[in-house]
Amino acid sequence: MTGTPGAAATRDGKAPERSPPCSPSYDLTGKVMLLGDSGVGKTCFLIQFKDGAFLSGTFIATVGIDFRNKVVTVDGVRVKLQIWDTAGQERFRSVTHAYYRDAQALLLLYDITNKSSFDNIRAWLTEIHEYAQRDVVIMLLGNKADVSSERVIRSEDGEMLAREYGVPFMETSAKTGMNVELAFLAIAKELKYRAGRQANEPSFQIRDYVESQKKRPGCCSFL
Ligand SMILES: Nc1nc2c(ncn2[C@@H]2O[C@H](COP(=O)(O)OP(=O)(O)OP(=O)(O)O)[C@@H](O)[C@H]2O)c(=O)[nH]1
Repeated sequence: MTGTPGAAATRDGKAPERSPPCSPSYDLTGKVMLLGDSGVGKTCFLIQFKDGAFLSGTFIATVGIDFRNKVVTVDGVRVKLQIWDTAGQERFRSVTHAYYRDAQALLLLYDITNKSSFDNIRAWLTEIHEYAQRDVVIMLLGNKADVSSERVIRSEDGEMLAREYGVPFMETSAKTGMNVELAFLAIAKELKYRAGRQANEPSFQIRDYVESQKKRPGCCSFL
């Protein structure tokens, strides 16, 4: 038998149609890390974004680090987000430090019903400045905004802290989905803007974008 493998003609003598070469299903990639104390809701936040589901019930702390990919489209550009869910427990801290270096964005969560998780945000920011890239995008998120009856951190306190550090801020709920997708879309938009900044492209301000788009607890059907 002669011929080139894969080059056989069909029964009508025409050459078979070739599959188009594999093209990636995205235009840009970005590495995002979820950070914050144990129990603030990082894993639930990621699952809500990835699968649109909320895992309630027994809390199983993350061991080490894990990641999921999700492609989002912003302004016609497909951005593949590689999202790393880190363990909040102190004993895993040295493991997660190694992953900061090439992260482009960090979502830093506290729990609005847990004061120490908010008080620890300054320590997290110190750690971030030590281990992450200088131009890393940071967003502060006050999670569990659905549990208003147990709230101990006011929204204004989160806003003030975020302003002090010059980072965007919003309250979120991994349970209802409030502002979860927005957090990732804002990051994707910022990464897209940074990657393809053209001379005539209007500038993108992530803080303004978040302020204009975010839902506030109690304002809508999320809660
Ligand atoms: N009501 C409410 N509960 C939440 C929310 N997010 C997470 N939880 C609950 O909080 C607990 C901890 O959530 P996780 O997502 O596992 O927390 P984590 O930050 O990943 O914790 P570590 O893996 O130890 O770092 C679980 O019992 C969740 O069901 C939320 O937005 N609202």
